Amino acid sequence: MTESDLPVVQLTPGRWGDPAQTVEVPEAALAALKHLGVRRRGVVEGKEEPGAPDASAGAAEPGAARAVKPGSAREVKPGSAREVEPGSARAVERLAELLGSEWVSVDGDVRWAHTRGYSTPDLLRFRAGDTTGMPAAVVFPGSHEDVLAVLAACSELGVAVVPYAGGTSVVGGLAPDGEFVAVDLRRLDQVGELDEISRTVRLGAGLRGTAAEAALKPMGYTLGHFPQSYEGASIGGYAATRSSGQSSAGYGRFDQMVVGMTVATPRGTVELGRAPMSAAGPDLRQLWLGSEGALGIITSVVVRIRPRPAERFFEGWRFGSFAQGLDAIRRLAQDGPLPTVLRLSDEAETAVNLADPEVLGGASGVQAIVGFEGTATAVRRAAVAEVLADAGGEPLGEEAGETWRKGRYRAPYLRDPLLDEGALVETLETAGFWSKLPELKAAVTDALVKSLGDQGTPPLVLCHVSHVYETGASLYFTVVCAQAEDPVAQWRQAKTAASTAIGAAGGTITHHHGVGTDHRDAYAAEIGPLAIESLQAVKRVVDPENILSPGILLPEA
Ligand SMILES: Cc1cc2nc3c(=O)[nH]c(=O)nc-3n(C[C@H](O)[C@H](O)[C@H](O)COP(=O)(O)OP(=O)(O)OC[C@H]3O[C@@H](n4cnc5c(N)ncnc54)[C@H](O)[C@@H]3O)c2cc1C
Repeated sequence: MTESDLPVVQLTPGRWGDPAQTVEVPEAALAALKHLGVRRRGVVEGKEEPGAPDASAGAAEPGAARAVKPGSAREVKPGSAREVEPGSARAVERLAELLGSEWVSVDGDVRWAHTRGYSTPDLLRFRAGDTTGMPAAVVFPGSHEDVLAVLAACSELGVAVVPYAGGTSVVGGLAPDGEFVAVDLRRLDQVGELDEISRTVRLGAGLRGTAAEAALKPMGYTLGHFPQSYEGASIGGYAATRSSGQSSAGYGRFDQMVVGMTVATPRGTVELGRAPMSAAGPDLRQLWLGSEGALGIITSVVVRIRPRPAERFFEGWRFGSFAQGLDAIRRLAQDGPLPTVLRLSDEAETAVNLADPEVLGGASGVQAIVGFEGTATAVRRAAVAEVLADAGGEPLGEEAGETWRKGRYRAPYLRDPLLDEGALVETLETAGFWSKLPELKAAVTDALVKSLGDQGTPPLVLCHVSHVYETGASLYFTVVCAQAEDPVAQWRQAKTAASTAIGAAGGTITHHHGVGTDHRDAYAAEIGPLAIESLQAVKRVVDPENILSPGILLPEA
């Protein structure tokens, strides 16, 4: 089974993944959680705490503190907890005239399903019935012209809009400051004509990643873009956040795949990408890629595609330490050859993720995953093996690689059951130059350990590298600890400490999750006031009434 065989599923709001699949926390993990002091909320030594929220209660009134029965999140009905404001009510009327009333919804369930995204704080707020970040209405435009009409009308009425693609943002990218209308792009799901000679195709912004692969498969092509949110995210979201998938070493980041795009703004259309490369001024595609809705709504992109791989081979390698493994993958990134997937776990992640310690031959150390797709994989494999062995690596064989490949989308499914168990689980990512990477990793780990330790919830911090470049790489951290009384505030404190450490150690605030509202201040500090003012100036031109995702990506001018 490959990615293009995965079904297009409707995610359950507030709970990750295909609702048809259930995941249970392994017994060994439950035992390990106890060492971190994790216990189900409201349970003291096997007894329910008096007055504790009933974890099996299911739907509750919005705003009321309650836990949601696993799998029941879909039933939560916040109804009209927040009445639609008069400004938005006028917009709803106008938008219904423009699109037809069936494409404009103020239904409580629909608005609730478009409330925030899938970060851990988002899931916790969802469980608590917190309606902040809930849109006043949701519109479903069916064409680029519809989007232009929506933006023009909202601009005239001064009503904020936020584009919604797959809804998998983990950085607060769907919850702007104040009242807003969500623009759900799911009807923009066209697969345009294939240019087989240039190997490009136009894809609608609302097309899900899984649907894009399913459409390209019979034509013999693939995008090769497989983020861990692949089951939920859409083409427009990939472009708007400069997403990076697990095969980035072979296929590149999503922003490297986009060769053209059509953008709707309140002032009209921007069409970019007349040629693959150009010296005609700055590359404005890069201005809209990563703009997270603040500069317009991308309605379609033209992407580079590749032939579906004839062969696939994944294997594991062992290194004595993370430092040794880092040196090995740097050699591949700098001098080649590069495999399609290149991933290195640190000691902690290797220990936790390997169900079978025998995979490492009973030895300690760290595991790397190396994957090859395409043709003549045996030749590339042999050349990569030579470099890795020379750097001190030992091959672990195909089973370790296949285990990772088959389980690559499973990890996020564990987060909700872990939250049910009373654990706080969240991830964060950064990137830096090779020379700074060890220092960056240590600084972020120390900051998380100190912040959460000081709060009485010592964490386990796991880290891996999964995106490499000639000059540096990304670092991806997973944090697990016991939930404190207010887990949202608990994580906010830890995340602030980690963000400060990233800034001080010379890393970027995000390698692929984007900025949203969560990283807005750190992003402003990272690029400086003049760069922020330059972006705000562009925003004023395309969005004079400041209706596009206010407060997302950019601070208000
Ligand atoms: C479990 C999990 C795993 C993840 N793994 C990865 C990973 O491996 N790699 C990775 O890169 N990311 C990952 N993410 C983050 C997220 O999936 C990506 O940011 C993804 O690109 C978002 O796509 P989406 O379609 O869900 O966008 P949405 O969440 O709908 O939108 C994201 C942002 O872009 C804006 N936006 C959406 N569509 C448009 C448009 N057409 N025009 C302009 N602005 C728009 C939105 O307003 C929002 O600010 C993960 C998230 C989760 C929950």
